[in-house]
Amino acid sequence: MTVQSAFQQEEKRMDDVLQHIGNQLGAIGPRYTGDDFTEQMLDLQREQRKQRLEVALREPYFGRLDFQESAQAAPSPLYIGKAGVAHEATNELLVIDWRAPAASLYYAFSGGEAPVAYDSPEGEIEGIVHLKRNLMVRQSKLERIVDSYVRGQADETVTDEFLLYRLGESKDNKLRDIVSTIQQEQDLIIRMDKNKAVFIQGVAGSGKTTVALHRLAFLLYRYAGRIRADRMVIFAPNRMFLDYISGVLPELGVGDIIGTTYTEWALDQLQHTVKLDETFDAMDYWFEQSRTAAELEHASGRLKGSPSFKQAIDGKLADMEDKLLPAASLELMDGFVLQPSMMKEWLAVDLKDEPIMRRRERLVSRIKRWFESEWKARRYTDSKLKSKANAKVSAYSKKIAAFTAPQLYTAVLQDADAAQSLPAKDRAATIKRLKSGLVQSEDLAALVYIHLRLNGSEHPMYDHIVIDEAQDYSPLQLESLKLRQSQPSMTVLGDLQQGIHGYAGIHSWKELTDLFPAEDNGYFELDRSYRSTMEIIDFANVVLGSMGAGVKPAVPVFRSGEPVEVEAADTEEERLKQAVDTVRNWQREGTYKTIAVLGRTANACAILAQRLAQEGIEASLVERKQPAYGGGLTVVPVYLAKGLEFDAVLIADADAASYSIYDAKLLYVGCTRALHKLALLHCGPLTALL
Ligand SMILES: Nc1ncnc2c1ncn2[C@@H]1O[C@H](COP(=O)(O)OP(=O)(O)OP(=O)(O)O)[C@@H](O)[C@H]1O
Repeated sequence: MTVQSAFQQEEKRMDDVLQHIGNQLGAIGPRYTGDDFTEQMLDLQREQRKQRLEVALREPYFGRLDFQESAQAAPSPLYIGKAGVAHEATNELLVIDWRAPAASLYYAFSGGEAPVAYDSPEGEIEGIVHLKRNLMVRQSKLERIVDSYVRGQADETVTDEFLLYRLGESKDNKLRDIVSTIQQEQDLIIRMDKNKAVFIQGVAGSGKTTVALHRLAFLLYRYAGRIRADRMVIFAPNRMFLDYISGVLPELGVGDIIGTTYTEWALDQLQHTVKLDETFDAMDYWFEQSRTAAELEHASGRLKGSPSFKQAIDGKLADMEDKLLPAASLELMDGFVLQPSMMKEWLAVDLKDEPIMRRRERLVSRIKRWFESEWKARRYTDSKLKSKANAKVSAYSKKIAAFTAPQLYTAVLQDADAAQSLPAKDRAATIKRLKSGLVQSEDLAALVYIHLRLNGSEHPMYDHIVIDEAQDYSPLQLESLKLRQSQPSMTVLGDLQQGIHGYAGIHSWKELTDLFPAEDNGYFELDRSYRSTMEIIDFANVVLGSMGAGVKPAVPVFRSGEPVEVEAADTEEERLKQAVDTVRNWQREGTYKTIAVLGRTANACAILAQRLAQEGIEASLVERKQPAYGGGLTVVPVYLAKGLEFDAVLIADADAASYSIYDAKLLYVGCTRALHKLALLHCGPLTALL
């Protein structure tokens, strides 16, 4: 068949499918506005279906796989889309959902004539692939078809043409879904079982964030009815990043998943009983000037998040638990006595799975109940005697140890033996702050961990937790999150090579993977980078090389672009002028939707933004705590650009003074934000990292 007639056939089929989708949308009635709960639930389901159909109407499918099951005489085409669509009368599947078992073949198939198989609820299904076709659809219109595999043709491997086409496009200010081009190594992670802690170490641009979001959509499909979106949570580094990724899940038909930062979440868990000390800003301290490796190693955040610090906390919690059992008996009258041995039994048997303070509360009410029933059993009637005895019960109960999280944390910090790794001055300063109800973000993990161990949470357990940029998390932060799950179900992703918050985060994945039993653990590495051109990745790999042994270079997809430009300026004035000229030229070219000028510090960015404004160039300056980033031209401190991406990036101060040998990770982050174009300027010697 010629390409032309194949295209026409596909167009015809698509028109037919669109007709069905349109019919189904038309059949959904108006919204229910009454008070009946069942009707409200049905309305919600209809609304969700409507949203799925609307997505399908724009782009009903993106792929076709002709698969011949072993028992079949001929292949059948499977059309794969973001949402499954069935024929309204016959129920025949017109489009299968990308998350369905059969669709996994589409992603896993890498060519060759040998039989392939996929796992289905009915067992393994084996067969032969005849055709893998990509269909490019925009606004319900078929624009292009690309056959990446045709059985019997000379080239037996699946080609990357469609992927390269997608990667070459310009991006706007939001991350988008990749269902049509998910790669085999990514699909494997997306489809992992739910009850695992899946760790992903991936180079910059390898699709970690994207994969994690697709995994959430997959889990909701695979475990439908058993897990809920509103019991899933994504931890991201800041609000701006949450806004940046906010488009992906709705596009995949998923709503209601909670997005938060660890700090926000922790303050919430602590019911805002403590406040962040605004006079200290970790970013200011660590990024507004160069810090050394030694400073990093001894940072108090590292120590406060370490397993040995957790041990100190656990020790104090255990002491406290011991104190739950009063040493003395409760003597009410002659022969009317509650012995500690009895309470010990209650604590050991009935109350043993409760959080510590709940056990205390339950113990106190149990003592009261014991008193009431004994009083009755003994047929006492003297009310004066009863109120006297009651007072004794209350006084006795009050003596049973009770602690809040800040109190117990203070006790840990006061105990030089327990918190030995933490220097005395840090301990004293933390205790002082706690007295006025203030904390730094590095204290939050300990406080939440203690709080949850003491009180539990009144909210339901999480069905799944995603932690993005997890290299910036401490073991204790993960321990605190584990307390909100009955069994581990997490996707934890990051890149140690981008670990710019090493003053608080991990230096090796083992620090986190060790927190889970080996059988609950999955560890994956993603080495292929999809974001940037080969030229940019090769350039960024030079920076990586300067990090010393053990780093893994990113492997580019074969997408060639323009060379990376490095320009020197003789004076600061000239450097600013070159920055303005570069941006102006890029804007004139008109090919880039998003451009970023990256400065090493907030201060450097303010100067750049001011200069651009003076030259009549409109740019938005990104600052900490910014809720969103709007696309277009942005000036942003390099440490805030982590996780984001831009068509073109200008690193405006790549000189030795701005990027010392300790700043390799920062520069690596900066270089790897660019999709298509990267340029660097420097005044004075170029950074030694290059
Ligand atoms: N299979 C794919 N098909 C098309 N595009 C992809 C694919 N995988 C990743 N990408 C694109 O690569 C870019 C990087 O993805 P993403 O931001 O998820 O990577 P990351 O590993 O989290 O990056 P970083 O660590 O640098 O923040 C995005 O534009 C994403 O759409």
